[in-house]
Amino acid sequence: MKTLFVVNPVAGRGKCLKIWNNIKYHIKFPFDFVFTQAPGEAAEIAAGARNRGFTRVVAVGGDGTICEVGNGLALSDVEMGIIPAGTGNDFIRTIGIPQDPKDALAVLEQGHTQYIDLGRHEKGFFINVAGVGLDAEVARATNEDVKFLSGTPAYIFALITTLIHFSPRKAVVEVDGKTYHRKLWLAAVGNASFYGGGMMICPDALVDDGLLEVCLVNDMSRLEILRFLPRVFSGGHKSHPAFEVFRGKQVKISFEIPTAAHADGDCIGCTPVSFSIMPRALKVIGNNFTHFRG
Ligand SMILES: Nc1ncnc2c1ncn2[C@@H]1O[C@H](COP(=O)(O)OP(=O)(O)OP(=O)(O)O)[C@@H](O)[C@H]1O
Repeated sequence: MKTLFVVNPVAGRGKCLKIWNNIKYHIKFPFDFVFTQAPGEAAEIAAGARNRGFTRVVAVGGDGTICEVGNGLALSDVEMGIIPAGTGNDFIRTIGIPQDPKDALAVLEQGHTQYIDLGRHEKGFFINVAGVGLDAEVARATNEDVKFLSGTPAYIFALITTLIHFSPRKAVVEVDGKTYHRKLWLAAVGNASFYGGGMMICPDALVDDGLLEVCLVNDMSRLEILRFLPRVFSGGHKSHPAFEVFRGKQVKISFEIPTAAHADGDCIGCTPVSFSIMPRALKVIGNNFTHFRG
């Protein structure tokens, strides 16, 4: 097996480089490695690795790096491994990879591989969750407007400022041809369950069921939203009356005014947007794929 590690030195706010410099001495099989130099490059490197005869590409970084490597390997037989070294590290929660990098390295040797689904949007694939509305506006604000803060404070600042000007909007959500008219804070479309550093927004999404889980957060007061959000970490929001779930293969979402959309936390433009599922699109090394809830 020929293995390439793709290391994003800036992931985890630079923590990734320290993790790599430590972990590389514990790797007991032959490998090559490469550092990414710019956003988006991990996808090109992973795609190139396919042509250079690598049979395994390991993403060393966070969910952004994993998503890029996944895009580069999609629809091939090259396996993707993961050493978590990002900020949120959400995807590994779904496939049972431990947060500790040395334990994750052991999974590369002892875990098993499985084909998983990928979500698809107009510009590529997503591995975790895409969506429209409040969460996408918060992601956009965090990336573009809140440059003077980083980490959780940046996210909280962006959330509070977004909550001031964002309000629930009339939306039309179409799932496999059935149309739902709603007034929404957000619509999340999950291939997997987690985003935002452990928020289980799509609690019952499974990465190998050939379906997207569409979770709608319907109109409620701002105060109730602030009460609702912490419950998303435990999945306790499932029973909230404003929370609604559908499953399907094709999803179209439009809002009455153009509203930001994201895929795996990266902005992908504004509504209207379409998502679909690409079954068994990526071969991944993990521990316990479908039923792990970290
Ligand atoms: N050399 C580089 N310079 C700047 N940005 C880079 C470089 N290499 C990769 N990137 C970008 O860094 C971004 C962040 O990486 P990643 O998502 O892996 O880490 P994170 O944000 O800390 O973790 P998480 O997404 O799990 O919270 C990615 O969107 C990627 O495109």
